[in-house]
Amino acid sequence: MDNLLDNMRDALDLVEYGIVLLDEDLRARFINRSFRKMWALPDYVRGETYTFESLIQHASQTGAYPIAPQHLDSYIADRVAQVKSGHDGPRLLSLSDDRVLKFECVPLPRGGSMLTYADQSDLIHAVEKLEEIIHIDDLTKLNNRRFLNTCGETEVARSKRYSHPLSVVVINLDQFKKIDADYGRDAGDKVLCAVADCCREATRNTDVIGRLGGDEFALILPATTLAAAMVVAEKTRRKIAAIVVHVGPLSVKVTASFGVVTVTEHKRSFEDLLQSANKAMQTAKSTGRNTVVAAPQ
Ligand SMILES: Nc1nc2c(ncn2[C@@H]2O[C@H](COP(=O)(O)OP(=O)(O)OP(=O)(O)O)[C@@H](O)[C@H]2O)c(=O)[nH]1
Repeated sequence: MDNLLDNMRDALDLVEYGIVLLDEDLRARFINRSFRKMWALPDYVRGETYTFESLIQHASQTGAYPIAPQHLDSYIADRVAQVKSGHDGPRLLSLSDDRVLKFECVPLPRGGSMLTYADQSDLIHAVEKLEEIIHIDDLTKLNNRRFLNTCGETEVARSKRYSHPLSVVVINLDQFKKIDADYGRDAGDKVLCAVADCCREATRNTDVIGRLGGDEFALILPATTLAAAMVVAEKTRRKIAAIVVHVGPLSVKVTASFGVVTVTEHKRSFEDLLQSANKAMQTAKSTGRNTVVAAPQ
């Protein structure tokens, strides 16, 4: 029997995912090799020395688990309560070094529980990369048109539901074709990246900014009235007009034309908003460029 138990322990040590067996008092009775490696525990540790609580403390002390010290106690209390209740998870634990572990606690029939920690980093990072490819513009690293469309429709629905204002700004660079032609496409790309930075700087975290394509950008501004959106657009216009991109001894400057629109009873979809903002932007082009025009309400 002892031999069998030892064999089982050795077998669990060979398993790729981390395993901890806890008794009813959440004391570790067994900790396998993968867990010790995952959480930088000394290799001689087999269990007994640790409680579930002290394992989390260890992870926090080594910096593996990114919990702010002031939140540690309440975090531990939460996790201990979950594990005590029997089932917990599956939940994803994001570690400081970018690893992502899938954690699960299952109760054991004779009392106590088993915790498993499966390293899902490759899978999660592959999904993140895929999301980036699908949603992020390669050049400027802003959201792309596909993401803007999805997010725009969600924001329109939210604004209708909660009767919150929502505004959209369309930005089109002025005579950008000439910049490409006069200074080369690389210079044009640098200008596009600088414009993206202006959009980032002029907006809040809750705003959604993106590149619609070519030399066209959009800002989705939740909880923002037309008047407030005009202020954001004007701020962005000034920032863009102040861009200077150096190409060898030459300095490249750029301006942009803006169309601003807000949700009304007649503009009920993100597509409607974009169309209306585009019309206003065209008016800005035809009245001299480098200016902000509001769409009629
Ligand atoms: N460098 C660079 N240029 C791009 C990119 N995508 C589109 N363009 C160029 O952007 C230019 C856009 O020009 P147009 O849409 O004709 O407009 P414009 O010259 O800005 O003129 P107005 O809009 O009337 O002021 C085209 O020459 C495209 O080739 C890109 O990713 N990088």
